[in-house]
Amino acid sequence: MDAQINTPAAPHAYAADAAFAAGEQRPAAAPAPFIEVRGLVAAYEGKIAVHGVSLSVPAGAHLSLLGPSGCGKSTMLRSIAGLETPLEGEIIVDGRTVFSSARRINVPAEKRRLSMVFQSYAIWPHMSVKENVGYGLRLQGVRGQELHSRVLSALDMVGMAAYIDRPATDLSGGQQQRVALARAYAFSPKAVLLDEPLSNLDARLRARMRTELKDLQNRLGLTTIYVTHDQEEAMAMSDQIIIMREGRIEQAGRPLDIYDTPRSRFVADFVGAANILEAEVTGRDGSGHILAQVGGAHMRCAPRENLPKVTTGGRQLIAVRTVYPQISTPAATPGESHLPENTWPARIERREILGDVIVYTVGWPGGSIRAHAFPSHLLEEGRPVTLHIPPERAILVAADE
Ligand SMILES: Nc1ncnc2c1ncn2[C@@H]1O[C@H](COP(=O)(O)OP(=O)(O)OP(=O)(O)O)[C@@H](O)[C@H]1O
Repeated sequence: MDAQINTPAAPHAYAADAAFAAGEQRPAAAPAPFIEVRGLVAAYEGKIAVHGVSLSVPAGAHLSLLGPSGCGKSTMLRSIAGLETPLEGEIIVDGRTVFSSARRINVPAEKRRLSMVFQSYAIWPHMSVKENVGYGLRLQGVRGQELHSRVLSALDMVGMAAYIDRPATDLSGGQQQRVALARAYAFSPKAVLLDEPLSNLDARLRARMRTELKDLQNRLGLTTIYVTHDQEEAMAMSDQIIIMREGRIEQAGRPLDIYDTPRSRFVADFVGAANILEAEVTGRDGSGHILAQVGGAHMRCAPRENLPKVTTGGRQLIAVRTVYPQISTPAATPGESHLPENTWPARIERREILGDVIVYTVGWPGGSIRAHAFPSHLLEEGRPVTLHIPPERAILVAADE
């Protein structure tokens, strides 16, 4: 019986309007930025941590800064919050310049009307939940009934109103994190800046909290910047992602556009799982497709925007997400001359059953490639199959410097 072993997903068009880091193409009617950062340079003891980064976040949007440890995400966030003083650049919040090196403006953190939530929660153990949530409001002079009702309403938002009089020490990790969020919301901030707020929670709770947090941000319509090194969290939480690397922006865009169209090997590896194929470019066809030789396989790659520079005869990397190679039976016959484009005879070399997904390693004329499949279609190792890689899933990426 013929069978398609894994289902191809529908292609996502590359959206030029997705990216909104400075220098990216922006649609004509882009919403006005609520937070804007221009040319931010920050350093610690003379060592540059952020190299002239610009970004803008429209009102009500959720942006994630994603990248490996030490890439400068927290420094960006802390600079926007006013907890670090950059060397250069401008930061504008809701039309007001809160930092400008050129104009010597540096509005203190507490006057920026931005709330920040930290990984460590910063909950004081000697205080009750009410005192923790109301602490900042008290510093602002809020007292009495107004203090009580603002604390209560913030706790209500995170489902913790019943805990108002509990000592903070009675709370679980997830509850402490909710209290930290309530404290951030109690200020009625213009935007919330979250620095790895869920990383101290176990995996299950983290997944639940990220759904809750996203719902809450949407309900409140708050502009959010979310720092994380967890790609799943960034994809789930945000409508825009900026991937940072060594203090610079590597790529910016909507989560699925970044997933489907990584521009570099770094992004292909950091977000999702990808096969990276080494190829030699052999030319272009009439429709602009790039023709490449991968081992013993001829391959066509669909053209797209922002292609890295390709020259005939040049070496090139091609990223193929592990979810996109299509395996089917019956097997194509080696030497068959009328196979559809990007289709080859192949063989299951290995299978790993991971529960939700099966990862097949498939031998094909181009070498070996990993392909995800549903557990409902088990193929034994050694089984001849047909492999198809849709040209729009063969993404030319820049090599890492
Ligand atoms: N207080 C500090 N003193 C000296 N160097 C620092 C300080 N904070 C950060 N750095 C350095 O600045 C660079 C960027 O750090 P930053 O904390 O912004 O990165 P990050 O991407 O948020 O990393 P992480 O996920 O580990 O927090 C790193 O090289 C880091 O070592």
